[in-house]
Amino acid sequence: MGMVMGSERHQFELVPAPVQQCSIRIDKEDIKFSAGHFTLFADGARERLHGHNFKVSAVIATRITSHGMAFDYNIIKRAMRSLCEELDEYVLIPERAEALAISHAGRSVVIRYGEDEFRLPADDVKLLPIRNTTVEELAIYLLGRLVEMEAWSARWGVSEIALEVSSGPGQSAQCRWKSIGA
Ligand SMILES: Nc1nc2c(c(=O)[nH]1)N=C([C@H](O)[C@H](O)COP(=O)(O)OP(=O)(O)OP(=O)(O)O)CN2
Repeated sequence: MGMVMGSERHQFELVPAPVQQCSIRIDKEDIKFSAGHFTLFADGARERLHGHNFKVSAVIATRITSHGMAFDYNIIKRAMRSLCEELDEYVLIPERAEALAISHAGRSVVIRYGEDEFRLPADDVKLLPIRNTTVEELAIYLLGRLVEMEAWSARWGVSEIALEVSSGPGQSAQCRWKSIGA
């Protein structure tokens, strides 16, 4: 029975259309990774090497099935946690940063930026296909990896995924993937 509205003579029932579209939001404190990085600025300045607890969250636009449920969101939680685990406790180096010269020497990675040189154990470094270790580039990278992991639109009618990376409370970047098919 929908909500009855209107005057005595013109009563009508506001029957909610069957809701088909909904968004699943995953924003959990433990979906995060601790990593070292430095940001390269357009004026040539570079931050000192430091670290953050980067937090990752996502909003997935999808459809509700006749079963009264979208896809099992544990699937996306597992995928997000797995991606965070890959980056946890590494120094994240942007392989596509034109201003960085990256080479390998024995068991070390050597990163040169102008006169500066970092020589780090290779086991402590994660070279990422990004242009700068910023929340923006990390969000784009992680979203791309997440989309590769599942055939979201084909399997569950997911129409959009917005993924957000935060480097601390109140500062983050969000990027979006839209499915062509769904
Ligand atoms: N557009 C962006 N700008 C900046 C980024 C970024 O990723 N995208 N990152 C940085 C630095 O990495 C900097 O470390 C950001 O962290 P910071 O502001 O120091 O973080 P705090 O949590 O310490 O914030 P406070 O405001 O200092 O408390 C800079 N710019």
